[in-house]
Amino acid sequence: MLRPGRPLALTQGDPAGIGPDITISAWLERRTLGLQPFLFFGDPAVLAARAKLLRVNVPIVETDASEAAAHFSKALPVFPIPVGTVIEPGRGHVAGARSTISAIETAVDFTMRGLTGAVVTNPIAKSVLYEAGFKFPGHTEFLAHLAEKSTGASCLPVMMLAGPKLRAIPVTIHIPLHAVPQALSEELIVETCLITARDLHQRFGFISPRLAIAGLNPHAGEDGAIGLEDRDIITPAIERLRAAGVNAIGPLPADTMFHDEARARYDVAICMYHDQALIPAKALGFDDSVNVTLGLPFIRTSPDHGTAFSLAGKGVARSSSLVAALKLASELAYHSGNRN
Ligand SMILES: NC(=O)C1=CN([C@@H]2O[C@H](COP(=O)(O)OP(=O)(O)OC[C@H]3O[C@@H](n4cnc5c(N)ncnc54)[C@H](O)[C@@H]3O)[C@@H](O)[C@H]2O)C=CC1
Ligand SMILES: NCC(=O)COP(=O)(O)O
Repeated sequence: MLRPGRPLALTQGDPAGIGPDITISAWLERRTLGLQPFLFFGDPAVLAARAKLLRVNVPIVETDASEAAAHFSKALPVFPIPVGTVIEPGRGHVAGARSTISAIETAVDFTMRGLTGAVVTNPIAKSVLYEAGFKFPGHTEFLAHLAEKSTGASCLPVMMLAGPKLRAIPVTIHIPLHAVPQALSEELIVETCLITARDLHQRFGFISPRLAIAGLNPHAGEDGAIGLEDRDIITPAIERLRAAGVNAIGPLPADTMFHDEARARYDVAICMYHDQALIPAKALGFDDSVNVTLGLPFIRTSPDHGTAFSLAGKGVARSSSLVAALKLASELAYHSGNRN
């Protein structure tokens, strides 16, 4: 359903990171970039202090979702969520963690209620949130928890890094490398690929998305001589996916599936662990890739990078990945019939 004037919900992320910097920069470029209006969920005082540090003039208006789009051309609209402590850019503040989490919860709540069209998250410092008792490895898992709370249905979130040259998905996400073989199962691979195929079809418009599935071990296990997971877990999962009509190939040796010619053969690479997916994604498109969560009942995108504490307040953080995340969120919401 199309609803006039619905803004994107943009969360503050860590107030001491580059989230405020790149938000200000995106807002300043809103006209040239043709950005859909967004509503910032965070502390107006943090934004104002960062604008002062960056020596830019940014009018800020405290407002809500219904008025944000009307303000957007003249002021940066903020739904206020006070941090409750003075923020020194570049230094993690555990005292601010509650407000960082609250901004995410509120943005999701607004989007689930149809007040905002999609959630776009600025980066969080995971270690700061862990120190404050946050029980989720990252946004991805927390957003799935919020979705489950809201709908009552279980939710497997799928992380996808999407850039002009590569889409890549890690089947296991934020777990130690030594825990990966134990965590991998035929079921998890099949579920992840089914969600991927469905969302690439329904949200991204692919008729029959081509999935290239990586092996876990060197040379995809070399017929079991260099590890058994490729033969005993990944191959049966691919057979089940093909039987279910999914266009899937693999297991492919991971070292030879990311060069130009290989990438032309698929629409998305399904990888077995975090770095297997994120190293090629960031090597091929650090400045313009977007982190998208598939499998949620709402749209969520994010820049592909982290808090970059050492750049906060310096005027050197590039906003290109956030801009790509805002644009992709608009497109996906539009395709879902879910935008202004
Ligand atoms: N979606 C999220 O919330 C994410 C959060 N993180 C968190 O961010 C924190 C820092 O992580 P790192 O591994 O250091 O990654 P990072 O992405 O913050 O920084 C890596 C390198 O890229 C540079 N960089 C990052 N973004 C940039 C930008 N927009 N413009 C110019 N240069 C940029 C940084 O200065 C640094 O040299 C960690 O706490 C991590 O958990 C990391 C990735 C995603
Ligand atoms: N390395 C990607 C990353 O950490 C993003 O995680 P999330 O916070 O989007 O779950």
